[in-house]
Amino acid sequence: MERATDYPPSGKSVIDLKRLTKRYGGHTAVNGLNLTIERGEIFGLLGPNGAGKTTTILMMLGLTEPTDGTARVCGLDPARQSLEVKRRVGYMPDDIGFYDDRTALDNLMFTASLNGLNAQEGRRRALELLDRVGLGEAAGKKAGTFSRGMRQRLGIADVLIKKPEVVILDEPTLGIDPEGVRELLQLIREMSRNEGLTVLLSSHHLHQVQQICDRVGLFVRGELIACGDVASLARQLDEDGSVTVEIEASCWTEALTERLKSLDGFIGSGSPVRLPGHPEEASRASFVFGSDQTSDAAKLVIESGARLHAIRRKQYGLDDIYHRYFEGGGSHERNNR
Ligand SMILES: Nc1ncnc2c1ncn2[C@@H]1O[C@H](COP(=O)(O)OP(=O)(O)OP(=O)(O)O)[C@@H](O)[C@H]1O
Repeated sequence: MERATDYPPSGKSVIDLKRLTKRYGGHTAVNGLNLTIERGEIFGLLGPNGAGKTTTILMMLGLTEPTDGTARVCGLDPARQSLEVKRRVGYMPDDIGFYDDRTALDNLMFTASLNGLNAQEGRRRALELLDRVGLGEAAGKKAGTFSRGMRQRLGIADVLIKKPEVVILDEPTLGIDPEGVRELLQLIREMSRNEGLTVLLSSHHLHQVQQICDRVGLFVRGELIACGDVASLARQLDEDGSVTVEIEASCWTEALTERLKSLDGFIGSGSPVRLPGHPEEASRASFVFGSDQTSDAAKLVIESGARLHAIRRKQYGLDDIYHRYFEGGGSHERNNR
């Protein structure tokens, strides 16, 4: 799977959040968030519903005031300079609205006029952007007839009209089919790379956004519990030094499972699961050890008379990260995975 790693780190932060906190009455929606995003970076703010992503975005835009801490966006304080921030930041909310009875071109020209472009310049830029987002042919069609995917493309053109430095997209892929998601994300990436745009996008789809994000932050219950590229998140999972060995074998016996459990440093295991359609009725099971026991485990399997089909030291992937941090609610339970 393609993942972006080539954003030019400038060492210049465009978004800088320090101990940013938002409380609604007794409920803390965002709790002491520290986050720096560099110019040109594509950052994915990931978390389940209600994690506090939208609240964080609203504070960055000056649309709601922090209870505590500070936000700096393009060097500005959104709480006090919200107009200036809005001039430099394009924001696409998750429920983006258009004038449905007006054409795509009219909608964009209207946004252009709100941003101070004259009619001629607005029309030129709107047509150029419609082409860029793949809606050139649909410029004269009413926005109300657009599919969800087309509306999101129109939304991206809409936020780019004012040539922002930063683009914030709240759940841009919501309700779009997989092919549409792929195209939309590719478009966001191209826009960022071609124009040096800084992009922050929120999502609860780790799989989707990792395709284009330089870094992701995992946000759970108002707190950033992990941050980095996918490889470094996986390393954070591995930080206790344990190693998961995955074994596929036929003629698996209870005695073999017990012998594997008696290897040095055994921490936990899952029960063998039959692999559907395997010609030799093989099963797969994972064993977690305090150090790498792959070769000793292979030896044991062969000695036991089972037929070994595959054995590997498991690399953590997105599913593991997602499961650990999201479904496990940040739990660090290791057994029975
Ligand atoms: N105006 C408000 N008044 C009271 N509570 C609020 C308000 N806005 C948000 N919350 C609460 O703050 C928490 C974070 O909400 P937020 O919308 O920021 O989460 P989110 O991660 O964006 O989730 P979603 O993907 O569902 O939008 C939730 O528990 C929500 O109910």
